[in-house]
Amino acid sequence: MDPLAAPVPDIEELLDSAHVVSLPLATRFRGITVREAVVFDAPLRATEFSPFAEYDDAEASTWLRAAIDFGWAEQPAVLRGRIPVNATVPAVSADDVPAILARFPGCRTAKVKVAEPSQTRDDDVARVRAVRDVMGPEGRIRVDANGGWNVDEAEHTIHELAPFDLEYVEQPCASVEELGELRARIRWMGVPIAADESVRKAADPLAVARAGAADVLVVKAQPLGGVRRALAILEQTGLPVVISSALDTSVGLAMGARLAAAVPGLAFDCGLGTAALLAADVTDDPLLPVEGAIPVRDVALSPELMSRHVADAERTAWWHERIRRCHHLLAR
Ligand SMILES: O=C(O)CCC(=O)C1=CC=C[C@@H](O)[C@@H]1C(=O)O
Ligand SMILES: [Mg+2]
Repeated sequence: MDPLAAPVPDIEELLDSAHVVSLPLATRFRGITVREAVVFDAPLRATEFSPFAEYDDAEASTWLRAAIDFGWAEQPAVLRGRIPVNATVPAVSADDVPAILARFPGCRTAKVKVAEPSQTRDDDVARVRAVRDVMGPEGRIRVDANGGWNVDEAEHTIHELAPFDLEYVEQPCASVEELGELRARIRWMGVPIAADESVRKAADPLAVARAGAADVLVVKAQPLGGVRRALAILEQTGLPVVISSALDTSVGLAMGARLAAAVPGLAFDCGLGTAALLAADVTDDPLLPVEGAIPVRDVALSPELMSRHVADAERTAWWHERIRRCHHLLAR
């Protein structure tokens, strides 16, 4: 029996407490303009299940485990009440950068998306330059390629971006082997490598650390099965971590903040400011960044907002079926 596995509630209880919402984004992100999510009015606190639509059931069931853990189980003690967060800059044109950054008041760090398939290296350089112009020399800039480069492209592009002073490069290449090779090649540039997909989509989330292929781990609560499981995993690595989200509603962000609050020695600003990229949320009091941080607290669901943004019947049925299948995998 896994001591970190919260008892799985009955499917009826789960579906009775589920609200499927479809939230408009303020700006296109990851190719989507609407974020679908399920929020549950669970016994201990509101919780969220929001794997992206393309994830298969095996992967999504880990996200459901996280939702259940947060809503139905006691959570670890918190070590801090506010979590410093980064601004998240989607792959927008350089002209749009100031308006994006303005949504993240007080954030001293920005994460900039790069390697968007439809764009060029010049687009990336222009976007990062625009971020540096707004943030000034003191700002911290990290970039996230979502595994979009091969080793040569990564080496070349990081070399071009290095003058903008990068805090780290997140998932420059897709595989652990490529990350390891790149890390050896660019060591002289002094730009650290962070692993994201190599943690959250891997069968073994610590394999990338053991391979010596990353300097920093990006850790998300939902894909690792919840706050308590993520904490147990990251206790086994000596690497610094960045707690991030997946464009969650404020409910999922509360889960991420709870994880970040329990991590000893949090060295980096966290990717939990993304409520600022939503044009609507499920609470009247969203976890928006204020003075560069979000608070660690539970979120009260707004029945009015959930009904205003309720997903249509077809999408609701799709999510209910997905929950049933994932529940079946967990209850086995
Ligand atoms: O880390 C952040 O600043 C925000 C979260 C974020 O960038 C992501 C959210 C959701 C899906 C991912 O493609 C993406 C990421 O790769 O980190
Ligand atoms: Mg990432």
